Amino acid sequence: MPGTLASDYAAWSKLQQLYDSKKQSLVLKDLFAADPDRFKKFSREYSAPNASFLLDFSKNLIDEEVFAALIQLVKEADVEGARDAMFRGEHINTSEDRAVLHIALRNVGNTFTISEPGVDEVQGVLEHMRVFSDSIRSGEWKGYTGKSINTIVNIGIGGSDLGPVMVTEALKYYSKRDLRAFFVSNIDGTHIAETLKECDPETTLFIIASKTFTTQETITNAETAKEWFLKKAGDKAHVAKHFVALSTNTKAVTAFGIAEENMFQFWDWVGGRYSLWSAIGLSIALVIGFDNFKALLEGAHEMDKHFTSTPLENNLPVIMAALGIWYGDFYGSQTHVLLPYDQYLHKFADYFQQGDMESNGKFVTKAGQRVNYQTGPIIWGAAGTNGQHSFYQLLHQGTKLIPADFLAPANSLNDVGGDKHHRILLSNFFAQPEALAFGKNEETVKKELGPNASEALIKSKVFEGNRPSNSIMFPKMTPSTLGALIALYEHKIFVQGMVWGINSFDQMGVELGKILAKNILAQLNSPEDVVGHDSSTTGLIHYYQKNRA
Ligand SMILES: O=P(O)(O)OC[C@H]1O[C@H](O)[C@@H](O)[C@@H](O)[C@@H]1O
Repeated sequence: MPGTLASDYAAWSKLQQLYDSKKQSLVLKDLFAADPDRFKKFSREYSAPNASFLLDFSKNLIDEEVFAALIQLVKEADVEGARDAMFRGEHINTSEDRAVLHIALRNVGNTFTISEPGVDEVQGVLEHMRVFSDSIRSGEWKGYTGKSINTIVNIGIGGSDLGPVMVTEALKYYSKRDLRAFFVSNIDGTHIAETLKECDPETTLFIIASKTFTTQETITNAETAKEWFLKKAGDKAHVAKHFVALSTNTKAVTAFGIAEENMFQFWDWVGGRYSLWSAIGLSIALVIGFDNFKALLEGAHEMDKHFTSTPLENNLPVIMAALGIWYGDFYGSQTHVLLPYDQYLHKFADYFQQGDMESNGKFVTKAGQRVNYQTGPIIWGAAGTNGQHSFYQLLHQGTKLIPADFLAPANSLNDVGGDKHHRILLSNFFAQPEALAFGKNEETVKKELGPNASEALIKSKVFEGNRPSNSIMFPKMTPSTLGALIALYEHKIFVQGMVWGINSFDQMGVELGKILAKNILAQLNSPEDVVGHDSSTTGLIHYYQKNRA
């Protein structure tokens, strides 16, 4: 509710009181020993027609009373009211006066009734994407010399890059192998230069992905790509065969030289970090085929139905959000780590860095009050088991409490040596949360090391345990399962944002740096132009000016 700080809710005070009184007794080892039904109580199976998974949240520092208070907090914050408002198309993004309707992009069978301009155009754009992706994939679409397209280059950044990158990696198994896909995002000329070295202008399609079509990185990279293309192709008329745009800004797209019929439209109610379901997903449809893209949307839609119709205590995004609040706001943890034991999900954490941190990295409420509690966590992570050989040391024995989500498929899509690899992978997936939760006490270490071990050595081998995690397991990675998992996290972010009272759907924090960079760009030519900065910034720019070739 605008005007309400999360800390004003009665359930918040109750949680503080529970934390203070129970902190010492919320010990996983004891909680499991005391209750043989703990797993049953604190796990839920999600089962939709096209995707299923298990969420085990029993290894969290909660008991039934804490869990009930967490759910009560979500209730008191009227997250359900906010959720229904979002699904109706109300302008819940108040600072930008916009609806938040990524759910309308995957509203299969029109389950939700939404009246917002543009929503009735969704099907038409999907059909455009289907026809176009089919014609590229079949080889029917020809480049300017009559050859088919065998390379696509998505040029976009932030939400116009991370979703397509993550999903095309996650669903690589389903990809068309003879269509190579590159993603260029960075303004660093190296990114486009190295990509162009891999491309043949006769067989390459450039997809310029930008909601606003004003983003400096994307437009600069797109212009560079166009120049490179025209150097070879000559005639500007050939651009139509090799450049398409994904955007809300028709005027800027046509000014760039891309014809309207080669533009895939979306709408201002699609947030950048929620846009992979929109035309921004064109590269996904090209790589995995439109039917698979549709299955991705369907998987997400089923999760939308779950989110809108399941009681809070069984509502998976709500449960995950509430647990995150417990750690961030009461235990004081600063970060949350995503650990998929699935190589295909190696970009999952990168994707949700934007998804979560750009949504909930905010210190004022919708009503403009400064919060007196923690909001969005720092999201990070890596695919298992690689992380185990790098940062897990800190997870197990460091001084910080880092709640973790472990994710894994029961079956690998790749049969390598029978299921030898997968069994080893999964044994690690099962072992790590167990080690984090239960650790290894001094007594056990002593027994292992024998009577001559030094005190220091013994201490160094102790694992305190009691480090919380969720485990998510699904049968195998499919487009609809991935859709459900992404939507699960999207709604988790929503629930947290609503409890904290912030606007999860604007991104004012990205603006200041952009403005300063524009100003500095105009001053880079000579030292005399460098005015209006602190001595550090001035010194850095002067160093650059002295040292540039
Ligand atoms: O698609 P665009 O308009 O190029 O924006 C790309 C990115 O720009 C900014 O960093 C933010 O607004 C992001 O949310 C957005 O994803």
